[in-house]
Amino acid sequence: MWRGGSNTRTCKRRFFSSPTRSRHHRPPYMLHSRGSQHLKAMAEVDHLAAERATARFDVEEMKVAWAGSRHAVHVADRMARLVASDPVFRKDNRTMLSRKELFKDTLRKAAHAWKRIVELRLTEEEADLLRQYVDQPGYVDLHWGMFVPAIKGQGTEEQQHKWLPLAYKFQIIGCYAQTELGHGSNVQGLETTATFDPKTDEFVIHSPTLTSSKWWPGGLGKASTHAVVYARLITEGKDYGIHGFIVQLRSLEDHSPLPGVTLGDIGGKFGSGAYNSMDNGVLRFDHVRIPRDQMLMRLSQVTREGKYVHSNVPKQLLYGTMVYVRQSIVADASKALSRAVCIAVRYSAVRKQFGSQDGGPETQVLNYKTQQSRLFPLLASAYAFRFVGDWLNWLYTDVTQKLEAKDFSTLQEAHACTAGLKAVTTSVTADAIEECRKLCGGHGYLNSSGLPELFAVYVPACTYEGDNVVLLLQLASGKQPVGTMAYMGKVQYLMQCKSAVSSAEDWLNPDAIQEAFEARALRMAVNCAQNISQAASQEEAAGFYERSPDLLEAAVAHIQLIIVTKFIEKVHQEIPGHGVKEQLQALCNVYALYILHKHLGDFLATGCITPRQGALANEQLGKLYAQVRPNAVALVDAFNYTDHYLGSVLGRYDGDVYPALYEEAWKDPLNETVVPEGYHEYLRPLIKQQQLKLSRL
Ligand SMILES: CCCCCCCCCCCCCCCCCC(=O)SCCNC(=O)CCNC(=O)[C@H](O)C(C)(C)COP(=O)(O)OP(=O)(O)OC[C@H]1O[C@@H](n2cnc3c(N)ncnc32)[C@H](O)[C@@H]1OP(=O)(O)O
Ligand SMILES: Cc1cc2nc3c(=O)[nH]c(=O)nc-3n(C[C@H](O)[C@H](O)[C@H](O)COP(=O)(O)OP(=O)(O)OC[C@H]3O[C@@H](n4cnc5c(N)ncnc54)[C@H](O)[C@@H]3O)c2cc1C
Repeated sequence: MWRGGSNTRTCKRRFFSSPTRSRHHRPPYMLHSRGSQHLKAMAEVDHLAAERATARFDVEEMKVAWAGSRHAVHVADRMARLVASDPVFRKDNRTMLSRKELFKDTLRKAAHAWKRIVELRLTEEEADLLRQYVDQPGYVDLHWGMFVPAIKGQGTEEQQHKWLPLAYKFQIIGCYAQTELGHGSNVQGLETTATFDPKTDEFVIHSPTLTSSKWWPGGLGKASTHAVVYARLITEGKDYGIHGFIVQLRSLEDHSPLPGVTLGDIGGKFGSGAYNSMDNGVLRFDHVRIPRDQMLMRLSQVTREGKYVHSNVPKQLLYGTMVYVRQSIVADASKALSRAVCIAVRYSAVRKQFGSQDGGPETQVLNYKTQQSRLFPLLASAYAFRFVGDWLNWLYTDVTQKLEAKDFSTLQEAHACTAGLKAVTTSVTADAIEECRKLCGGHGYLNSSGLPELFAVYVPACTYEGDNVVLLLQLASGKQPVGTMAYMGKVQYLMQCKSAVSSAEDWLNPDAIQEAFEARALRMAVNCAQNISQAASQEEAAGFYERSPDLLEAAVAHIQLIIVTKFIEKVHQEIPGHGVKEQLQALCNVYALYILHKHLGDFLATGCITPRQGALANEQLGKLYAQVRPNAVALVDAFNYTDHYLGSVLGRYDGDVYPALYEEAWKDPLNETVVPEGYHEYLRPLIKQQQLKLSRL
């Protein structure tokens, strides 16, 4: 083991013999009739069958628990297969396309997806799923995900009536233009102006400085015809702050920018393929005029005379679109995390290293305790995020209904939960995808593993829709103990309670877990409050600024408590299917005890548990990993992902990894010729020069 790296001694050269000439650019064994028969025979074998046989629960019922209902499993299955079987939605060559080719491919896929949606008369639910399985970021994400919701949330009924049908039928394509070159997090600091001109009953949209250029909006660079633009509203000489305006950017005839509009793409982004399919854009206005009724007027209005009138609703509703998108980002976190975990679990069951020096079978890497202790908490987190995402979606729907009835009491709670959960779940998921890459060893670094692209696509989620640190600080500034903060009402008890855990098994009691997490979150919050008041004898804001690193940690503790609580609540529900509830119970315990182990310092420093109780939690965690082990492959099968959606040779359902890896390598454009381009210009002269030098010696 101490030799490190892979086990070279037992590794046998199977397929690799370097071809001297590439015939049809196919792998050498494919050119051989025996080779292709061999491949066919191997493809029929389920290399993971033995793993699937050890599962102690009903996988079909777990699929229902994961998806939320039998109907959801059925619809997702149909849409995933529809996409997987359509050659237009092919994506295995994505990382080899140039930026231009990739963008065109995205336009093609989006148009084809729309065609299929119309032809098949898909419902909204089906259409959303179809787009998800197409699995390529593009302008449609912003059109449906932000442009339409912004008009719905901030437009009057009349405005909705005018604009939404156009957007629903793709007669216009919209994006969400908020962020500027100089300001993203500080929305109140945006510089674009919308000045009302009472003479013409128009707003004049203008970019007064370089830093006021809109910068980042997805879909803006090349595709959108319209945008919801956020700008400072100025009327009667007064600045009324940030408001939303619908602005046409491009001609509906030939797509050219309208007069006064300068726009383009902001350039290549992190990773090959990945988010480069998206045309994030730059936009400047030179005194562009729009009719007054293109200001989104649900929250406030400007009259014909130029009077500013604010409706009797909280101004924070302006941020409603961001709340909506943040809750959907939490749901997406479990999808991205479960994809990475599915790849890593299946591959870890296939991959063997060490364990035999005499030609006998080697050990599946999934059997190494270190592999389990890195991988199973991620598996548990995928399930945890799935359930907290469902709950957040419920909360969002509930708040929306209340807002419609003019009840604004839960708005702050919705903001805090969406901001905090978005921050924690995206940060954990981004790190976890990278961990899954490492868990797959060298092959995880290949594009064909799917993991590099998944990481590159996912990691900006830590920044877009609110930088995670900025969002956690928002949560930390919340004041009232309502909803998920209600446990703070038990302050006297939670400040002095002591954990009763005296054996490893005691940590299986959900009440013991819940109490420890509540006490830790509350004590960290109280400590912060005390430190803030000590740090700032005169002003609270100064203390907040001074202690903000501690506040971040307290905010994370609060969010982890919510995730644990929602998982425990889920497991308390009626869950049908042989062994399903037991598996979820085990995963819930893995999630909670893993967090406890990882943040042991918090639990000890706040005196919520003793060092011995911390050690017992870790002991129990080891036992839980052993319980998860025989079920691991079946637990990722329950995500019900097609090989197309997973997009990974390592995560194939049949586990037939090696022929797939081998075949994939030959598809690389570098292998199109045996002798590479550049050989005659650079390699041959170099070699010849050296040969000449040597011959002179
Ligand atoms: C392998 C292939 C895989 C393929 C996958 C394919 C799928 C890929 C799909 C990709 C799609 C990606 C889409 C990406 C979209 C990104 C779009 C953006 O980023 S858009 C741009 C996103 N940009 C951002 O996210 C910017 C982040 N910045 C902000 O959100 C804000 O400026 C702020 C919150 C930080 C500060 O706010 P500010 O007003 O300056 O200052 P104060 O602090 O003084 O707050 C005042 C009061 O308001 C309250 N309140 C605040 N917010 C909310 C709220 N939402 N609600 C309710 N209330 C809220 C607050 O509590 C306070 O209340 P109180 O105490 O007075 O009672
Ligand atoms: C892929 C991608 C897609 C995007 N799509 C869109 C879109 O469609 N529409 C749109 O309008 N925008 C979009 N954005 C912009 C995005 O919303 C912003 O980048 C995001 O809100 C972060 O703002 P920022 O870039 O100004 O970061 P900054 O605020 O400049 O952050 C820089 C650093 O400063 C720190 N920081 C900032 N403020 C504070 C504070 N108060 N306290 C402590 N630390 C702080 C941050 O933590 C970070 O470390 C997109 C961005 C990306 C990356």
